[in-house]
Amino acid sequence: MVSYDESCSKRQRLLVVANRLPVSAKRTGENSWSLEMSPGGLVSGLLGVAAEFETKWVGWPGVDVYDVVGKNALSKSLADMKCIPVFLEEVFDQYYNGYCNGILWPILHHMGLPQEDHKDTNKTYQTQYDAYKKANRKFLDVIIENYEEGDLVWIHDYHLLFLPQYLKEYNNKIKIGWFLHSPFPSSEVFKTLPSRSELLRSVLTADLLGFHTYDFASHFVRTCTRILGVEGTHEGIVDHGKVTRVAVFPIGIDPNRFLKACELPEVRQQMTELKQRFAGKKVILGVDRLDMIKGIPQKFLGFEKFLQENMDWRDKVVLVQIAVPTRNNVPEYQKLKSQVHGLAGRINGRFGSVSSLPIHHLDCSVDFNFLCALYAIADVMLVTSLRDGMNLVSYEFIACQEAKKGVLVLSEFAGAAQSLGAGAILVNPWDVTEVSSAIKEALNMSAEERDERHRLNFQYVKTHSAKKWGDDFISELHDTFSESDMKIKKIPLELPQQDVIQRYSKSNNRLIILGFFGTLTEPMKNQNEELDLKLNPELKRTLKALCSDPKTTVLVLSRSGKNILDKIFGEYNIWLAAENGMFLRDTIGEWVTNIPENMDLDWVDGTKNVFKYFTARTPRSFFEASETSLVWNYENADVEFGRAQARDLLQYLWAGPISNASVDVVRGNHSVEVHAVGETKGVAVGRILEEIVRKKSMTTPVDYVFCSGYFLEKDEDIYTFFKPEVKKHLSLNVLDLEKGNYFSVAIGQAHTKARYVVDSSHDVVDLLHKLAVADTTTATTSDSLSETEDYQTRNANADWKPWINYVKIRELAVGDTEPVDI
Ligand SMILES: O=P(O)(O)OC[C@H]1O[C@H](O[C@H]2O[C@H](CO)[C@@H](O)[C@H](O)[C@H]2O)[C@H](O)[C@@H](O)[C@@H]1O
Ligand SMILES: O=c1ccn([C@@H]2O[C@H](COP(=O)(O)OP(=O)(O)O)[C@@H](O)[C@H]2O)c(=O)[nH]1
Repeated sequence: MVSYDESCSKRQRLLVVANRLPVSAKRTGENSWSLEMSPGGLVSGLLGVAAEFETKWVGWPGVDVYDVVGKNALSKSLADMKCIPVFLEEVFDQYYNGYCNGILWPILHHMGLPQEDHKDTNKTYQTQYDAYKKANRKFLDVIIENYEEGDLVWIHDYHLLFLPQYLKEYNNKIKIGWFLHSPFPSSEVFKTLPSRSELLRSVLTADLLGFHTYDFASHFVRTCTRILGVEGTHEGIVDHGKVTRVAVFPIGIDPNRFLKACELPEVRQQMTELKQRFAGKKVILGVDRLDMIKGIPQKFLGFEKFLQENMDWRDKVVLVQIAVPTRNNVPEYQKLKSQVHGLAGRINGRFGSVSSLPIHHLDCSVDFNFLCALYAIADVMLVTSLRDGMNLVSYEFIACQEAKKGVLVLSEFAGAAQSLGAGAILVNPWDVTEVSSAIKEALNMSAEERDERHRLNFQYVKTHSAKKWGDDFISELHDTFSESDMKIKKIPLELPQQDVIQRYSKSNNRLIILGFFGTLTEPMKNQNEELDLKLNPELKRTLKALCSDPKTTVLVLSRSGKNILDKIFGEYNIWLAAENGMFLRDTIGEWVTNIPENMDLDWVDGTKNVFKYFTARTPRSFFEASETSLVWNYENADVEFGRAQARDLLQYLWAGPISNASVDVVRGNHSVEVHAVGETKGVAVGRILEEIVRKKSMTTPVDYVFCSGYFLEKDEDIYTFFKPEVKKHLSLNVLDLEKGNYFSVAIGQAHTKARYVVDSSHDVVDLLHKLAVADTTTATTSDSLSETEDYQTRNANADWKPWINYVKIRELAVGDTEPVDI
């Protein structure tokens, strides 16, 4: 393996990984192969990627090879082209023809999932999915063999959705970019895919994700937010603090390659021949892989209508359609071929004559020079894709039209419509009449208008080259990686479970502070009423054990009201702080009230009505009401609808019940809370602590604190309260956490003041189990005994006041609220 320093002095290495290598192999002997360029826009685009990288290609060589002699010989030939083959062997059919092009491709292009073939039990969704994963692993193996530290890995397309995850599992430091050449569908369509979540999660492990257009990128982000529940931001996707950058990089071509080709004598000769061949006729050109997405039948129908309605054009126009064979072993493609042949035959039969046929349909690929000649002599280029990632054929046509300035008729559903829309005539390919009219408009367009349209498009094609696309992507990948490096450092640490448990065992006076909602509650499925809130059943015995341990005090500090906490924790020997500390009790005592006299609660009824109104209109949302606060929660509702409703709800509140009230409004991730201006958890906890110490007549300071919850941002001051370096306004020295026995643990928060983060409440529940059974015999007591004496002496004359007397009422100006994010 080459060291990083060594590799820095060289050109940046780039591993381009795509299903298809830029060259496809044909066997010419036992150990000899011929190589020719692979068809398709992905290859064309990548050929133009900057030469400043030391690029190696990893991909399938276009053939199945099983014998070692053949594999070695091919690998050698490919090495000269900087290509490294991935031999897919037995998985190829179910991977490529099956999962990639029979399942993913139609989904990505809004064509829906095909029915499973129930007769063929050897080829099911599952078998194809398994083959897909195996194929991705084969790519992984080849990359591992060739990876050098510092390499950038740029993965391409829907064939390799698992590769980012596999690679990161192998080495989390590998810099990975992934680019999708096809469109990304609406979330409603993607949702139908059985393995949708796994696939999305894998792609999100990459550092940078690229799409051709803003539409595709936003479909992707939306799909992730809806299916995975992650957060979509202007940067991309944020999940547990990990940011996966999502950005738009429209691909281009290498325009000079086409400009130069058009000057070649061979191409000029071909142009002359073609002009003679079609003398007296306008040429409409179509160049597409014979793929359903390209809308060839729709193109033929539009052309048929044009001929039908424009008799005078019938023998003056010809449609030359190059239908490049593709994915021949996928049943849908076979059907398409006969459909297209049928249509071409019908139209030629209707409008042709002995000497002329309106459609010249070729089922073959053509060589590059001939393709350029065709592009150059065409009067109109007709692209009717039903959906297309970009469609580079449109770009190539423009590059070859410097002399002729022909017209591009372009489907509005091709990515290229976003970039060439100004110069092209855009059509909806499903609308046969519109296609027919566009053909007419293009054929009749004045020279001036053609000139102007061509100028606009040519300018774009020249400046937005494949080189620029590649450079932009790679430079963003560099930036993304260093940014995400910095961000990862800010992410809270993983909870060191063993340390938490060991320190717990060794301490003598522990305090466990827990949030309630989302921390101790049973994960909810169908929550409509606050009354439905239940304690996670897995916690019952654990909590009993913890609460009955004389060395442990458990406090639940919640926004919930007294009734709920009473109902749920009545049977435990536990401390409860309701409404963020407005009320406190231990379960054997009475509630101590802390609502200041003259507190303005006039807003409560009106707010309740607004919450009721929105709850009724937002399926699966609910609200909790207590004496001083109300929370509307939409975490079980459709996320986007919930967010939109939350915005409206806030407008209603500000315009009505809270317009003149002294309240704090807090917008949580999936909730809106309105509560009387009071204290945050961090402020309340000091007083609660003193009250606990007093009531329990503690003789030793609290020497261990574990604090965890799903707290609102404003309440996160509870996490910092216990930090030894934070000055506390306590009248007593009730804490002794100098030895680092303090664990603040946020649940699933990307950005938090807590020192540690866990993924979900399950982790907290799990840890509490472990604390409950922790072996306390290992605790050393001699030190703490002497500390206890000190503590008692220090506090002998302390002025003990009940917690209720410590409450200060925070004064807020009328209408003063927490900043809300809308
Ligand atoms: O490799 P194949 O199965 O033979 O298919 C050829 C390529 O088709 C798709 O191309 C896409 O990429 C183009 C460049 O970004 C874009 O202009 C076009 O709209 C897309 O359809 C496919 O995404 C590639 O992986 C294939 O290699
Ligand atoms: O006989 C042919 C005709 C065209 N092409 C190339 O195939 C690519 C098609 O790319 P596009 O983005 O239009 O669509 P895709 O086929 O990738 O979906 C273009 O670069 C064409 O030059 C080809 O390789 N052989």
